[in-house]
Amino acid sequence: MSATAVTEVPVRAGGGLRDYAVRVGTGLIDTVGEVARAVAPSARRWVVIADDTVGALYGDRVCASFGGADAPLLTFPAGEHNKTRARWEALTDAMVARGLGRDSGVVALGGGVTGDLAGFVAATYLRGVPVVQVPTSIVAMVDSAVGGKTGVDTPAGKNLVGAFHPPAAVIVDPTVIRTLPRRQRAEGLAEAVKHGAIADADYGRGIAHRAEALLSGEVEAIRRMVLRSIEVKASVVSRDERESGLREILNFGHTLGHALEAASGFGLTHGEAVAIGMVLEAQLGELVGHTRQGSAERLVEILQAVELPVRRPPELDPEVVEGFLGADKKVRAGQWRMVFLAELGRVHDAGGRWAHAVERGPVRTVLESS
Ligand SMILES: NC(=O)c1ccc[n+]([C@@H]2O[C@H](COP(=O)([O-])OP(=O)(O)OC[C@H]3O[C@@H](n4cnc5c(N)ncnc54)[C@H](O)[C@@H]3O)[C@@H](O)[C@H]2O)c1
Ligand SMILES: O=C(O)C(=O)C[C@@H](O)[C@H](O)[C@H](O)COP(=O)(O)O
Ligand SMILES: [Zn+2]
Repeated sequence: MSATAVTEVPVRAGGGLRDYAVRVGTGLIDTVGEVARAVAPSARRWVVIADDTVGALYGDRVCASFGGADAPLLTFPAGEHNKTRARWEALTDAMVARGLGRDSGVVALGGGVTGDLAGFVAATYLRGVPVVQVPTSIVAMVDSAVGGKTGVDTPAGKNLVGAFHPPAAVIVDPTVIRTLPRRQRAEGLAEAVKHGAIADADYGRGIAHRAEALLSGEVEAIRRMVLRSIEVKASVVSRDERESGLREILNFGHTLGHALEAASGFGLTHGEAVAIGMVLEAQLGELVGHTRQGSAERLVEILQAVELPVRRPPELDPEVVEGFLGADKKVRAGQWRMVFLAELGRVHDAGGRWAHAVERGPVRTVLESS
């Protein structure tokens, strides 16, 4: 398919020195090589990293977009349990074996797992080479491809080893969502609902109104949603790329969400865990007085409309879930901290502080009552 109209969203990175653009348009998957060369001219050799599912679907097209130049496909087995130091080691070893130097670049072609893993490979290979993010899942399009967070999980928790490594460009072709399974479409909508919850209540409610179009992968509905989410995310990361404060709001739902995801052994997808995490954190906010009463119920209505879970699975013991909270990156001096909504569409901000200390008692209460 040939490329149609392209919309560009600018993102500021690293004090404005490495700004980049997110390009959104149908057919852009066939332009990856051309764009990669233009945004990172120092990279003369490229590797395309994908999981085996996405590699089989789109690897040939992306490699071909380099116009016959050597741009091999490196794959790893699909799934969150492969976002590990072991896969990072295998991929960087494969690059060394091919003799790739500092004049090389990485294309991260896939969902959030690939974006995080391949992004971390790029961040660390020979101390850093350019990465172009080509997201193929909704999670990756609305969220993970933008903002430069890369990394891998460890047995102790999510994303515990990583680096900030902003991409040289992000290329979003919404037509690839046609091959994404419905469950993965739904989980991606959780991050879009999060953007509505923290910044734009009408956008959040609109996702519920367009649920069937989004869940069935209608390209124009996906394109519009992806654009609005990227605007929200870009506006936050452009002001606080390294998460010294404001960026913490993008972690709404993730303190408990990441703990649930890890406690489930990744039986819950990231988006499913974040959906439950957002509801629990909204209930907690109501309990401790940061969040307007009824906000959690509004969130439940939206999340259920897009087929997402809203309760802790009973087999996930609250004590086991709490065991992962100590590994959250917002912890300071052993104190759990979370982002709370003031109401749907707005976060609770106490004088420029976005993550707030929370005691163990109320956390246990909401975990047990969900
Ligand atoms: N860095 C960030 O800012 C950030 C933000 C949000 C999420 N994340 C991370 O993203 C990950 C979750 O992302 P995800 O849900 O995309 O996971 P994923 O990459 O595992 O993709 C989910 C599944 O969909 C498949 N898939 C992807 N695109 C496809 C397509 N177009 N057609 C068919 N199948 C396709 C994959 O092979 C995989 O099996 C988590 O590890 C989460 O921590 C990171
Ligand atoms: O971009 C961010 O900042 C986010 O918090 C986005 C989250 O959706 C994403 O899951 C992120 O990977 C979480 O980061 P972490 O710092 O909590 O590991
Ligand atoms: Zn997330």
